[in-house]
Amino acid sequence: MKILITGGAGYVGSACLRYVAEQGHEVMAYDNLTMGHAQAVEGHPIVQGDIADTELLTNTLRDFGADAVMHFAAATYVGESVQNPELYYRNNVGGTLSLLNAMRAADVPRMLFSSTCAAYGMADSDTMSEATPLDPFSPYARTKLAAEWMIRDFAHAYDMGFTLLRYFNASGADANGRHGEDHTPESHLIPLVLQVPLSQRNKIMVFGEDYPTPDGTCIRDYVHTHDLASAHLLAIEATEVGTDEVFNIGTGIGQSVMQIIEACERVAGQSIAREVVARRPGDPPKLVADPTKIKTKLGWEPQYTDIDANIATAWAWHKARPNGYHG
Ligand SMILES: NC(=O)c1ccc[n+]([C@@H]2O[C@H](COP(=O)([O-])OP(=O)(O)OC[C@H]3O[C@@H](n4cnc5c(N)ncnc54)[C@H](O)[C@@H]3O)[C@@H](O)[C@H]2O)c1
Ligand SMILES: O=c1ccn([C@@H]2O[C@H](COP(=O)(O)OP(=O)(O)O[C@H]3O[C@H](CO)[C@H](O)[C@H](O)[C@H]3O)[C@@H](O)[C@H]2O)c(=O)[nH]1
Repeated sequence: MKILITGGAGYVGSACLRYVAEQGHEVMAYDNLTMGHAQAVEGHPIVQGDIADTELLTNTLRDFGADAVMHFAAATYVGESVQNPELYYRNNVGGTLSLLNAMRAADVPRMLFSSTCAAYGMADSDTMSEATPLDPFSPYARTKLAAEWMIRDFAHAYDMGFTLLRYFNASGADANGRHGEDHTPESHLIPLVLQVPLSQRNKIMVFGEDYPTPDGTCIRDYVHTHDLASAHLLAIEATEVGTDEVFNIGTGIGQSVMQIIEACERVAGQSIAREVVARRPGDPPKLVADPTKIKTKLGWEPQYTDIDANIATAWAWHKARPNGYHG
């Protein structure tokens, strides 16, 4: 299958691009490189372009002869989306509309969409299934949900098919050190904690310890990019014209901020200074997946269920490349 991967030079996109290529599919990245890195997909074709450029997207889809699209390109910072919703609606909703129009023009009917568990907002149960009520907390999450609705309406009206993948927290790095997380600025917990033993920061700020959780800090479900990639492969191969599916992707295991810091201490072999500060706006107390549906319908099983093994791949990546893709 020929798959065009928007945002394919990004953290999750590059891991998925490499994985599906290794499994025999023909891939092409399409990325404006605002956050991504061409080095992340070295050896694979990449078109540098913006998903807002419908004409370039249409021509790229046609020239490549794409059978399907994996759509990762988006702005992804919750805090930034509160300050600048215009950017998030333009990029995430407007960009997805542009992509859908390009797919129609080029007769490419199948899509995977990178959505987020944040579409669920606050959970009143211990874990979140696809039936959990949708109540997005931030403009970022609302743009992802708006894009989901747009994709669904296009598919039903114009004979397309799609699978929505609502990820929990992407984490980890390639076990062979070929790709990993390299965001500027970095906002995610694990790479920020690992900057302390790398002497790139003197402590980690803990955003609140007065949440209704056992140790008072937020709980998240950290799913390795390798496991996200295997889920994408299963999903794209199951997506046909007429498919209308949604899956949560997470391990089903929650880790609090303090537990992540303690795991990083075990992996790095040294203590890590922390300071508890005020809560970060938009943070739900707990986001943990119920992955039953993707396990039963697609036969998916995560390889990284041990948080220390997951963090060990990130630690190896950041130690080997303290400046990410720039050496
Ligand atoms: N990282 C997570 O924990 C997580 C969780 C849930 C959902 N997601 C979703 O997964 C996707 C990838 O996330 P990520 O963490 O890899 O982020 P990332 O920033 O590393 O990757 C996004 C990529 O898209 C590109 N891009 C952004 N806007 C673009 C545009 N207008 N045109 C072309 N390219 C553009 C960026 O250059 C980057 O390479 C996003 O859609 C995000 O919302 C991520
Ligand atoms: O320096 C930090 C950074 C993070 N945190 C805490 O660590 C947890 C995880 O924070 P991340 O920013 O790593 O991850 P989020 O759950 O906030 O973000 C995830 O979900 C978001 C939507 O909610 C986006 O999808 C984003 O891409 C994805 O990583 C949160 O409780 C956050 O408050 C800290 O305490 N200190």
